[in-house]
Amino acid sequence: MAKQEATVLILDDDKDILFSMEVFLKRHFSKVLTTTNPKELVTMLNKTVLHLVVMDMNFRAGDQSGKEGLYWLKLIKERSQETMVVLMTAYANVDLAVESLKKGAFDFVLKPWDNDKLLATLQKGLSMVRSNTQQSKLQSLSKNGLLPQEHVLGKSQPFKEVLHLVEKVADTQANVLLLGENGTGKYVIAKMLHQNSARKDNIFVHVDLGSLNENLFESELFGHAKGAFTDAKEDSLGRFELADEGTLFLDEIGNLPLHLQSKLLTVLQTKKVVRLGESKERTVNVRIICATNMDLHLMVAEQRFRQDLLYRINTMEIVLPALRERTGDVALLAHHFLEKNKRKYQKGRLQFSMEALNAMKKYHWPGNIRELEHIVERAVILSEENEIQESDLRFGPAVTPKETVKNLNLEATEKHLIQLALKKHTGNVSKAAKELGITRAALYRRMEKHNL
Ligand SMILES: Nc1ncnc2c1ncn2[C@@H]1O[C@H](COP(=O)(O)OP(=O)(O)OP(=O)(O)O)[C@@H](O)[C@H]1O
Repeated sequence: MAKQEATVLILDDDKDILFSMEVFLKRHFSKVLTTTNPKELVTMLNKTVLHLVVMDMNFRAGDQSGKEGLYWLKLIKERSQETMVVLMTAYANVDLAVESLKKGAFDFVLKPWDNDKLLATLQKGLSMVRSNTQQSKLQSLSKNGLLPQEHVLGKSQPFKEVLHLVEKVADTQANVLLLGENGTGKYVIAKMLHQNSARKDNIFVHVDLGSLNENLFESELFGHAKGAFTDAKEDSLGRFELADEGTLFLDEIGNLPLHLQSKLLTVLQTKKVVRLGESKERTVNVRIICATNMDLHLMVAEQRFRQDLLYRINTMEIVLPALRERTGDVALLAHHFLEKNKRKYQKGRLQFSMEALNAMKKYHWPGNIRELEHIVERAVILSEENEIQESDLRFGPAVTPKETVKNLNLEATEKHLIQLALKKHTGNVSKAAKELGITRAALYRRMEKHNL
């Protein structure tokens, strides 16, 4: 039978017991550690991820109260909630068993132990470790709000070239860098790469580095131990561990501060992460896809982005064309969003007028496909006839950066400034947000508020 990937620690003051249990467990688990000294627990827990601990309840000669075992059990659970502890005692006593279970022991075995029973208990413990990890992953995912699978549409030549590259690189381990303006479909293509890879049945984790508070970057990516900082109430796995065996999509990678760029580089090189507030390494097997609308090569030249990191993440670069460079796809995409919204708003017979379609083909789409999606949705809501007219399409106003503010109403001024910033940066939300001195998320909220 293949060994199970797990680290088991046996803790007993009797060396003979350690020896015979070690020989037996080594046949079933990938790593078995032993010690007679419970004080070594602290160092071991700091250095290694212990999945299972099999531990005696009494260490001092003559003391059969089990108190010491309970003390060390408490210490293990405080430092490593994920570890399953199985206690052993020759003085089976129901009260003690119940107490240790209440204090967090996974189970209890009697000495002399029966090998089959011990193995069955440890295997149950290990599946508990795994299902707890899975549970944390699911909780993180629901917090993260993963989007459902998207339809990827496009027949134009520039988009066909993208699809060709996706097909070539999807089922490889190559790290991919997706470049393109906001709303060009970088997320959609990242998902497509994952779904066409051997990792497709495993997890796809999206981290938007653009919307993360700088103080949270590290704990979000690499996880933290309980007490690592004021709000760290319990151990938490980071996005790297969450994405183990799957794909990690690092969106807006250009926003990663320099000191974390080096940490990320180390993780990519060693394939090991260390949670904040801990010193033990955890091995991860993750495929990385990054995306940005920034010019990373320019950032390297300006020493704002590490060249070695760029070379790690851009084994393959795919540039997503702006919508104005693939006008051949505008009608296709517009019809797709029309169908979707007709169902949503129960406007079954709605169609585009010829003028509306032509206007959409001519427009320069600074916000790309996302803007098209919003404009069509708004038109569906606004239209009163069975045809969407050009006037139902609320394109961004043709403002120029030189325009002066004539209206001093605060709301109107805010809207106007946002329009100016977006126009100046041809719809690039990150740059506009930077110029306005607010975060990208804050800008999106305001754009929503002003229907932009
Ligand atoms: N090829 C496509 N076919 C259909 N819909 C698409 C396509 N590409 C993108 N979209 C839609 O356009 C919107 C924007 O796409 P996406 O979020 O992938 O862009 P992005 O480049 O990651 O944006 P940002 O840089 O702002 O995060 C999404 O609602 C997505 O569903």
